[in-house]
Amino acid sequence: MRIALVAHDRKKDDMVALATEFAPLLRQHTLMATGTTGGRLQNEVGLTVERLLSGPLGGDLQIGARLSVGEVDAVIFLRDPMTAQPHEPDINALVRACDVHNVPCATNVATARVLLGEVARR
Ligand SMILES: O=C(CO)COP(=O)(O)O
Repeated sequence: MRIALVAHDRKKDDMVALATEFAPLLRQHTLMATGTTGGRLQNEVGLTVERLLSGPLGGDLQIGARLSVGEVDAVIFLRDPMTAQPHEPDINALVRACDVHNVPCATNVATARVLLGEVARR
């Protein structure tokens, strides 16, 4: 599967912990991530990740565009609901694209675990 991984700054530690836990599974799939998230996943977890632009510079939109043409199968997007983001429209566009195209999108760690559990079953 092609899995996109995105985390806001205050959720990046959670993403690293999640990815570390699921690293053997994630290594079997094609991963992409927004810039800063991807850098941490490469450096701290050792995953091979295609790094797109940072979220505020258009990374969410890149993932949304790929998803819209069938190039992304699942999204783990650990959003920070407590912090205003300058690129809120981009964030909403990505989540909307998931809903438009019926692509699973986990926006918190609990749902990400369910999603990755399902990925592991396939
Ligand atoms: O802002 C983001 C998602 O909206 C994440 O981008 P970075 O991974 O580059 O921090």
